[in-house]
Amino acid sequence: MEELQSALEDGGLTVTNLPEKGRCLSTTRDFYPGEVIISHEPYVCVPNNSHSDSRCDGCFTSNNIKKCSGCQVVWYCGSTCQKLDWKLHRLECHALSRLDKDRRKYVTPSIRLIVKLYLRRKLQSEKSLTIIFNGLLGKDMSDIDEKQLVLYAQMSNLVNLILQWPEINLKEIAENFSKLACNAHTICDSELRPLGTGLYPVISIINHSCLPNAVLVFEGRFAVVRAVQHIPKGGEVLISYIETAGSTMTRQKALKQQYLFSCTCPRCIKVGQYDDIEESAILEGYGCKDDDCSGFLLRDSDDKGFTCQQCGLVRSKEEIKTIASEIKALSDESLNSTSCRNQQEVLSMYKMIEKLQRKLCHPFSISLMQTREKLIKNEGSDLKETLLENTNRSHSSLLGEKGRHNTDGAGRLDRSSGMLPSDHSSVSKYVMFFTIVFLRAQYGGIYPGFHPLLGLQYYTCGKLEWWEFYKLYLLFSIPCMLMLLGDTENAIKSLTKAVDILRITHGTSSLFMKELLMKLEEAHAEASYKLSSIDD
Ligand SMILES: C[S@@+](CC[C@H](N)C(=O)[O-])C[C@H]1O[C@@H](n2cnc3c(N)ncnc32)[C@H](O)[C@@H]1O
Repeated sequence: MEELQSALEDGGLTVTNLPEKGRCLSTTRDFYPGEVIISHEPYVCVPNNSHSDSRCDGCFTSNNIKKCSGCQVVWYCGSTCQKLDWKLHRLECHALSRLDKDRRKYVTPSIRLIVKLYLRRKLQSEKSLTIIFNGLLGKDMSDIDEKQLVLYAQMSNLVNLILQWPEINLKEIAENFSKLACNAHTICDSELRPLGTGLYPVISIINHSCLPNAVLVFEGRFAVVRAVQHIPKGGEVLISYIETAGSTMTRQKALKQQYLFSCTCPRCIKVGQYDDIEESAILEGYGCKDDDCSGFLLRDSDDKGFTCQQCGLVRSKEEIKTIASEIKALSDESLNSTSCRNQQEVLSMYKMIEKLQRKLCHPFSISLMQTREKLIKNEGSDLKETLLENTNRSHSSLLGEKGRHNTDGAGRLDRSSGMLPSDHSSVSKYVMFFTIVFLRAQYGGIYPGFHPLLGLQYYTCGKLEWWEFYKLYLLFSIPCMLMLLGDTENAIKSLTKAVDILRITHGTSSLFMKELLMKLEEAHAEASYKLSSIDD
């Protein structure tokens, strides 16, 4: 433990105790935006493997993976990852192989995480981390509801069957499941797509704020915490445990449910004040009857309707109730049917939900944005990939040699160069969706300061604006260069904003960031190429 404390102190950190929060990570020197505060390997981690999506236990890739021939549960991409993992997997492999085939189906990532935790502790390579894990806060078992307790009991039973250690009891295993629920982290890729779950005992000491001064991102399996604000010497390092785009009530509910505390951060203590009420009404409330008005609605004192705070128009409670119940029915249906219906049916359901939400919700409402994100994901996943891939390819070819890009005699881009996906008519729709999503993100401090989601939304927007440029380019050719310049400039603006944010949250050395910086450079080069073409 002393070893760890002195390592932390060398890095400008210390662990202190606060009566209302328990342990917290504080600084012994100043940290500035973009600076790495701490980075750690996981004590144990597992990919979020499922029937349809399996990943390598070492690097989390889903490419070219094969099942371990011993246990038939764990996947690897090759001998490098398998060898690196062998010291721990040797024990796990032996334990899992004892299970009969039917039971192996129930070995979920959470079960594996606990099994690996016990096995890692048995190896006892880092005693200090074990001590930290033992000291982590978890839910008091008496606070856990009955359904969850039954689930923990079943899961503990399976862990017990796998390990077959006489010295552990089911209660202790269940307590560890509850500790993991409060302390494990979802491992994500650079674009914040979840890949797995890991336990990082030192990083777990960091407490929560809805206005955090630091952010946790992952570089492979490494957890990296970077400052997103200046943290003065003696300040507490704070990250957000939850999605911060939510009303105070929603955030408090999520924190209470999973982490059992009431947040008293500067955003939460504003509860009940006018700006907090306005923020909640925008994020989770209703929109004005007048499509051209972007005012937010508040409940009337007689509880008969909701009045727009900008133009005074009133919406009746009945009308709101009717649309809300139509949305609920459709949402329930779409939830139950994603696995059994075909993609077109699910898609048209999301489209109907989006249409109704547009009628009901404020234009910046979270549920509306979530539906649009689902629509983009479902309708656009293939198309978006093609779009972005083609954007990369076409940009390199265009910039290969100034003035000698693939054009036909009329200056049009050569279609045979594979630049355009067949369905480019959908592009404007995606640009529009993303623009709205990113506008929402910009709105009044939902993602204040340097938030990775905001940076990523600017990045997507920039890529799509860049693509839009090519569509116009194809339609209008060289004489309209001036008009096209506008699109590249918009793309440059969005990509620059993405770089400004993501260099703070993600650093600049990852492949992801290098690609982004390269795209920005290419967009700049393209803009000056177009300017020089206009001059000519
Ligand atoms: C990941 S742990 C953080 C470290 C914890 N303080 C400890 O001593 O182990 C999460 C738990 O810390 C406490 N916590 C985190 N942030 C808090 C906050 N802003 N206010 C009060 N308690 C907080 C809650 O008990 C929560 O379940």
